[in-house]
Amino acid sequence: MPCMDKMQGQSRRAVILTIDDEQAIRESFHLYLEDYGYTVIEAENGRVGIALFESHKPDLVLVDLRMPEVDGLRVLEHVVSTSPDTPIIVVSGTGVIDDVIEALHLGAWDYMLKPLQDLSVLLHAVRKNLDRSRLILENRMYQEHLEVEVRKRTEELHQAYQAVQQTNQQLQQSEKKYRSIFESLTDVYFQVDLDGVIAEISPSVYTNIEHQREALLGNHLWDLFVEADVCQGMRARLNEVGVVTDLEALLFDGNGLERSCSITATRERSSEGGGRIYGVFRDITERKQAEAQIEHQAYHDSLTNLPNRRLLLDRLDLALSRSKRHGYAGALLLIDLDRFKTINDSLGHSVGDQLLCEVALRLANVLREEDTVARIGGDEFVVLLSDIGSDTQAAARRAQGVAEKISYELSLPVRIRDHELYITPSIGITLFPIQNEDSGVVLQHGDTAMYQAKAAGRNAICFFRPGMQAEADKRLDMEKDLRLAIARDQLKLFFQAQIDENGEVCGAEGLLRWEHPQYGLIAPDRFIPVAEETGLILPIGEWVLQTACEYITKWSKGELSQSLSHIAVNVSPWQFRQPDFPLQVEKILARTGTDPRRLGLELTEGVVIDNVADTADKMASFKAIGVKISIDDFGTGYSSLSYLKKLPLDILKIDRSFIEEVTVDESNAAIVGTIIAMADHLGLEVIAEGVETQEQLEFLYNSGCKRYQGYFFSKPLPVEQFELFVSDSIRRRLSNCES
Ligand SMILES: Nc1nc2c(ncn2[C@@H]2O[C@@H]3COP(=O)(O)O[C@H]4[C@@H](O)[C@H](n5cnc6c(=O)[nH]c(N)nc65)O[C@@H]4COP(=O)(O)O[C@H]3[C@H]2O)c(=O)[nH]1
Repeated sequence: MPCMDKMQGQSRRAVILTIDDEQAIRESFHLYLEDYGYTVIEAENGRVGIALFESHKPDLVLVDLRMPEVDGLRVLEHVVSTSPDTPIIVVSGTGVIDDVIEALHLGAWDYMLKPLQDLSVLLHAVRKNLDRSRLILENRMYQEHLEVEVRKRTEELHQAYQAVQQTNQQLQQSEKKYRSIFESLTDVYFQVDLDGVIAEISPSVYTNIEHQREALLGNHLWDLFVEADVCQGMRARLNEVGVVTDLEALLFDGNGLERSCSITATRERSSEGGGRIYGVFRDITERKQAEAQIEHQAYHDSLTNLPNRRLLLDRLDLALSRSKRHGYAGALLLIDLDRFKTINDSLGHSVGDQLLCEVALRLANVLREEDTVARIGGDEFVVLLSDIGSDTQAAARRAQGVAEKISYELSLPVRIRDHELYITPSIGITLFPIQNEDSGVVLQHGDTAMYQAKAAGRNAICFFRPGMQAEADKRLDMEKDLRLAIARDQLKLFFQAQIDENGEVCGAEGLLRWEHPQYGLIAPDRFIPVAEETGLILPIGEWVLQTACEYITKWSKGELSQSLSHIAVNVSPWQFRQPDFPLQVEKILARTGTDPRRLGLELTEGVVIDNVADTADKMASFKAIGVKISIDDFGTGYSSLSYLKKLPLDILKIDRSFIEEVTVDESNAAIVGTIIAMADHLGLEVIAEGVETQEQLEFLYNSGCKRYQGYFFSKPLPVEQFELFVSDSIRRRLSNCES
């Protein structure tokens, strides 16, 4: 950079080029200026002067105007054109003043007239012009520096401007984004001042609690709270700790209804003492309802909506501790519906369900509000009576009264669809507190008493006695033992003869017995219900069929063949309802080589009318192979004539209960007469069951019943005795024939 060279030149000795054709002048200038610290180079004419100017780049040029070859004006033109910042002083004689003027026009910085009387004039001119040159240089440098600075600043400003523009744009975008987030929030964002005045609230407040945002702005957030204490609590907490998290509160919705909301809020204090509260809330009404429903379902029976076992035990715990504390007595009533299973099995589950709902309704109507009625199993209801007296006697009387009322209400007929149903309850009652028993024990006592009521012949009310528990335990033991009965060969099939109108054995019914090693011979009425409850009836039923078929095959070959042409066995509803039951029977027949025409199956009325189509199909497949079907206990169930006509039946067995009274009760006699006539009309055989007396037999005989079974002829007998009984009767017949 020329400027910088020149500036640096100032700190070194300045170089002065003196161009003059007069040697004396050159030398005088040289000597004089060197004394003042300048370096002087000399040129004797303009040509040499230009060359030296080019080679040495002097800081100042002193040039004579009149010189041979190349004069001072040419030197001046060269210097001005190539280095306009180099000061050039023309030194001229007084006679060439016009040249001096021209030189100044061409760019000379100064002039001096020769002869110089005082060389200090020279020194002054040199210093002055060098200073000027330096100032010009400095000024230019300063200008240049200024321009650089301005350019730099301009650039910086430009960049700053662009940055601001960009920030503005980002701000706008972020504001837009914030707006759209704010407007599409599912939760409700709110901002209120410390008094609760709403400064901002998101539009989602409408979808959440049906308030218009605009209508809320400026109003108090606190006015939305349903519970003043919850609102106070939240404000106090915000004051104390500055935050509340997931606070559940009820808020009024736009229609004045209550909605459950979860609120999270923060209080922010400003330095000036003010502040704001901001936060979000969410409508959790549906979640709360779902939770309440789940909670309800966990504690209630889904069919009747009554409390379930869990809730009952909770309430019982509460009643127990209250009664222990205050000395009140309470009672627990366990209610089981007699013959409910028959109704359910025969008329279908939907009728069964409706019946249970009706029972629930009737129970609720009988009781006080503070009593609890619960359903704890299929047809098992429990009533909890708390605080019913301060002494056991009074409590027992109250409980008995309630039980009787329940018994009465439940035994009134129930009409469901086309059916008029009659049910009776077996009720077990236990009082509490007896000792320090817990709810589980109280329930168990009630259960035991209820089983006792059932055992007492159903439709009974029975109080718990301590000794009962042992009996209940025995029943449990029986269940355990029954599982092993087949494997341990404890099941036996007894046979009871069936007699024809000539008094001859014409068949038999196989009846199950259980030879228990501890309890002796157990009758089927005691263990068949247990087998049905536990599902053991299926393997047991199969065993009965298999065993009966084995005997049929055996007897079909010997002397008993004619007398025992038909052996019937009982079939449980559970067995019969298995889809492959006919196949199972066929397999057993094949396995044992039994003639199907010798086998009879006894079904209860319930089985027959439950799912008539399926029953008819199964019966038809039995009929096709010759197996006979009889309806057992006929007259006790819900059979109707129309069903009977549709089904391929063979035999009706009149229930023992009718036969029992047939000679003393006219209505029973009429029923038996009707059944016999009806069977005759339908082309069905009839057998009377439970014939015990000569009178009964005569009545039946005279009414047209041609087959009988009962103690009058023989009890059910073990196989050996039964075979002897039949052989004897054959022998007797033969001897009668002979005589
Ligand atoms: N008081 C009296 N009773 C008489 C007289 N004649 C017969 N009985 C009894 O009446 C019942 C007739 O059998 P059910 O009605 O099929 O009633 C049977 C039947 O429903 C069921 N059962 C018996 N064996 C089986 C079986 O192998 N499978 C199934 N599923 N149930 C069976 O147990 C019930 C009771 O059987 P059991 O105790 O053997 O009782 C038998 C029999 O001993 C009489 O003159 N007077």
